[in-house]
Amino acid sequence: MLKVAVPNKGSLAESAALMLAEAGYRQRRNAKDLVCVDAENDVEFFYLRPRDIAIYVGEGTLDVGITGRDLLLDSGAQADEVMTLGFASSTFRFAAPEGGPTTVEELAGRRVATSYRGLVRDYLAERGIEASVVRLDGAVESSIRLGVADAIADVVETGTTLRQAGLAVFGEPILSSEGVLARRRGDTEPAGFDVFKRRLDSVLVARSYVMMDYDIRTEQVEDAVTLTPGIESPTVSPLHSEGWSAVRSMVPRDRAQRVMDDLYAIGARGILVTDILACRI
Ligand SMILES: Nc1ncnc2c1ncn2[C@@H]1O[C@H](COP(=O)(O)OP(=O)(O)OP(=O)(O)O)[C@@H](O)[C@H]1O
Ligand SMILES: O=P(O)(O)OC[C@H]1O[C@H](OP(=O)(O)OP(=O)(O)O)[C@H](O)[C@@H]1O
Ligand SMILES: [Mg+2]
Repeated sequence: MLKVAVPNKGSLAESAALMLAEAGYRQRRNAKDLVCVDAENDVEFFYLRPRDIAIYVGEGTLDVGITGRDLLLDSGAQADEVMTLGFASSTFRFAAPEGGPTTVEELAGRRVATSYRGLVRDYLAERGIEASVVRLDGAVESSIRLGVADAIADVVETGTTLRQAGLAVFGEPILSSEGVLARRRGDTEPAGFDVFKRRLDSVLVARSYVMMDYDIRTEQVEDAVTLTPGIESPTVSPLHSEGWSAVRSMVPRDRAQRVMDDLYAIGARGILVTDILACRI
């Protein structure tokens, strides 16, 4: 049975569970459950703290895990990212109050509070900057006001938390992060991994594409399919009315409205868009 680590709480948990459910896997019914066996699909899910997931995967006690890139790199575990999952996107950045450091170099000799000690140490060491890193569990934004640090390094999504704490980012982003699937470094692929990964890949495709159907005069089909090339090739079939064809093609969801306008402009009619519930590409 493939053993999969899933975040049990925090920003990754809900999106991870939703993605697994969309991929057809059984998920726990109760938020207190620690394990969920999906015997039909030969997969066992272990609900763990997001920060611990890379450790289990790196040690090889679990086959794969869903975690954040920032957590994975911070852990130093022997595990690698094998695919991005399209949720929990954020950046990891330095921030300070007015009058505080405004460049990474100015961190020399100062205190930097963070929940990601490994990431910050590596980043500073690579640049030869000697600063003391204060490891906190969370609410890192309060650490400066409370006198234990001069700057912070933390996850930034909208920037609201920083603003509310009177802090501003400085320097380049240390990292761009998002939810990822992680696997043990150098290991041979565990049995069932290819099917599991393909199912998650398929969820991403089903979410990011729509199915588009339209009718168009046959002499316009070539122009139309350049607007809707699909992933492999569009399906073109004759309509009952002579001189007309029906075209069916997958279109990126975020371009669908624009493509419909362009198709309409070249004479396409009966343009219909439907969601893709599931797929294998
Ligand atoms: N506001 C946010 N927006 C997007 N991703 C976030 C946000 N906060 C944390 N993350 C991401 O979630 C992962 C951290 O998971 P974790 O559950 O430890 O943190 P959390 O969501 O802050 O939960 P907690 O309530 O325990 O602080 C990291 O990959 C991080 O980049
Ligand atoms: O840029 P924003 O949209 O404001 O999001 C970023 C904030 O979200 C997370 O905090 P969380 O609520 O998880 O609290 P924590 O600091 O205790 O982890 C993260 O640690 C930042 O503080
Ligand atoms: Mg947090």
